[in-house]
Amino acid sequence: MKPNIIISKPSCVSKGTIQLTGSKSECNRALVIEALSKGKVKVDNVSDAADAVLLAGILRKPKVESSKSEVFNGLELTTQDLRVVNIGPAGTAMRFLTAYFTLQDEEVILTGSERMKQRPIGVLVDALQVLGADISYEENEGFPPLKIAGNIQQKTGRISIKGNISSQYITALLLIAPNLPLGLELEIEGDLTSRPYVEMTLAMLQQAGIQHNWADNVISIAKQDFKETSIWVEPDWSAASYWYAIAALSDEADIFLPGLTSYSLQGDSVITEIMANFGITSQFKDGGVHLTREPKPIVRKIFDLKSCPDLAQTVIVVCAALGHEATFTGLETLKIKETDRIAALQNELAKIGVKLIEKGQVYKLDCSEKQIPQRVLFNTYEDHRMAMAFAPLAIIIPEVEFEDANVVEKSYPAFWTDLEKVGFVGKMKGER
Ligand SMILES: O=C(O)C1=C[C@@H](OP(=O)(O)O)[C@@H](O)[C@H](O)C1
Ligand SMILES: C=C(OP(=O)(O)O)C(=O)O
Repeated sequence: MKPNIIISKPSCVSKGTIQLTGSKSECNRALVIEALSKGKVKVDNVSDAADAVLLAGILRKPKVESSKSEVFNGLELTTQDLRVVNIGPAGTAMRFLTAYFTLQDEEVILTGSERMKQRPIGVLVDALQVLGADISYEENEGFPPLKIAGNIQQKTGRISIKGNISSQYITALLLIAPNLPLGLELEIEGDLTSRPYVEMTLAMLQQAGIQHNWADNVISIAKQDFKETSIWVEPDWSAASYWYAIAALSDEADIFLPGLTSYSLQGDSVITEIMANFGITSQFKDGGVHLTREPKPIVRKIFDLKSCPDLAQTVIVVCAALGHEATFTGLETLKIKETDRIAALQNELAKIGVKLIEKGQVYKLDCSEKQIPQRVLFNTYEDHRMAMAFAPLAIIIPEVEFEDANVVEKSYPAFWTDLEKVGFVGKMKGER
């Protein structure tokens, strides 16, 4: 029951107002903070992103007994009251909950989708075990599902963790730090990937009254209390990136995204700077951002996306569509996201004759054989961003079909209906 969608765009002018849902990243952090603060901190503007809705359901009703239907993929419950929490494809939530459950007064099995069972979590589990947590692997060493005993007996306040696999491990530890009896001194070894997400975590903890110190590669948070406050979740800048891509591929654009500010906590707001290279102006006024396009030659040839990995598909597809043979760095983490995003990009870009060539840690687009078909089916690999990053191509390809329309729900459920607001036409194709 995964219907496809076919979209087209009869006009190359894109004008309209799009109210984006709340940031998945901010919302997931706010929900964990709300739970750890025992309700002192409240969340305003909870995101519609399916990952955030799922996390809210788990954290806001923590003590529901497990039922047979929650048993996932043949996992047998060993005791009657062992709760099985299935987080589906939500990577951020999986990592945050792994740390969160070490503090709770219950033993759980934390599992997820088939893909989740291939997304590494060993670096975080090792760090939590050094802190004193009792966590074991139910299937494969280093991967979910996990059995987490709760009631951590903290043995040390100082640990170190690799920074180059996923920043989500670091955020998971920082979020529980104020509740750890000995607090936390976290040393980040080597390079830190996705750094703005760590900064977002610290800024949101600060909004909740939690002080930190970040000196060189050590972040310290003492045991401390949350304050009574509410946290406002901003609209999602990663979702905004698809509107920038639409503007960049349109002949004329005038798109208003209410609620977005130039001083966002989200690193993906850097899309304003990236897309300035493609002639998109971002004007912050009327309580949001107005995007307009002026054609201009694209000069920038190298894009480093290490701080904003979720923008990679958007930017690479725009370059491919415009035949701009750019080079990309900082894509190392893309292979362990919702799908192997490098392989998925290579497969789908091949459908318009574009190659994404891997040379060590550098990726280069070859558009020499680019061709625009009359119609194309893009596969989506259970990855919301594959669907949303390729959708703007309907401006230059007469008919574009996407596998599994509902894939966008993970972060942006209204995506297809929002497209209609700027003149796309969408048609669901019968259930398969
Ligand atoms: O902390 C977060 O909210 C996120 C961090 C990033 O992951 P990595 O740190 O694994 O790159 C990003 O890709 C993900 O969508 C959300
Ligand atoms: C990588 C992503 O999400 P997660 O890691 O939370 O599954 C994403 O939204 O692009």
